[in-house]
Amino acid sequence: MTMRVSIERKVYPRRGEAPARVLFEDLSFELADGEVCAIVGSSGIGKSSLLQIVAGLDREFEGVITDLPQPVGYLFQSPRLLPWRTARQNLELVLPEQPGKAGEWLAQVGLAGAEDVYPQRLSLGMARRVALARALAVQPKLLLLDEPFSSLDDETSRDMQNLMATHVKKLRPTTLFVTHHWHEAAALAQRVMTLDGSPARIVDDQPIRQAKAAE
Ligand SMILES: Nc1ncnc2c1ncn2[C@@H]1O[C@H](COP(=O)(O)OP(=O)(O)OP(=O)(O)O)[C@@H](O)[C@H]1O
Repeated sequence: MTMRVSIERKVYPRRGEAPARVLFEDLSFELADGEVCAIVGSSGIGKSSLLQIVAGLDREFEGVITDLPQPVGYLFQSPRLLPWRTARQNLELVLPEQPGKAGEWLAQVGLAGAEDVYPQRLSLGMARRVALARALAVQPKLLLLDEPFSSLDDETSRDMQNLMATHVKKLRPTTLFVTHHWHEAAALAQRVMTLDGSPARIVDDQPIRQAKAAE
């Protein structure tokens, strides 16, 4: 099945001193099952806002999304782990029927031994891995990743990219991931869409050959 996103208009209303802003107009695209697509664009253009609309977290827009694959796994820009729960307990929340799998998932993202650590004791890279495991543990048919590799050192970023490529290859979810970097997009995606303009639209949409995720 092909998912269709068709946003006629998305407006952020006036907030205090900040005027209303038409963020998107006539922004449409389709994603085939299992397709891995990157979204690039400058800071503030609306990449995170677009993911939130696709995920159904923001319904205040004119337009329609059809044939959304379910369930959705979402890696937010910040890990958003519950601070009063350990890494394992954070994962157990999405695995209510198979709590024993939490440890397996943590091992799969290289965190064996860190199961009982609380989020404030995890580095950003480790917290992202927990968040990636949480997004994958729901066995998503649609995987949304918001800048999964930003603010990480080169080695940790490479590790995360390999993890993502491995799991996307294994689980084959339809994947939409936001990045600032073309090289990340080109390395991992089969297709790259560029957002630009005000209001923002997709100004470029091109396939990438020899994508790792597609091998
Ligand atoms: N809830 C909101 N209400 C009003 N304006 C918002 C809201 N959320 C985001 N914005 C504004 O909408 C614009 C797009 O934000 P968004 O976070 O989607 O951009 P982005 O491309 O993901 O940016 P970055 O790459 O810096 O993360 C920004 O100008 C932001 O300030």
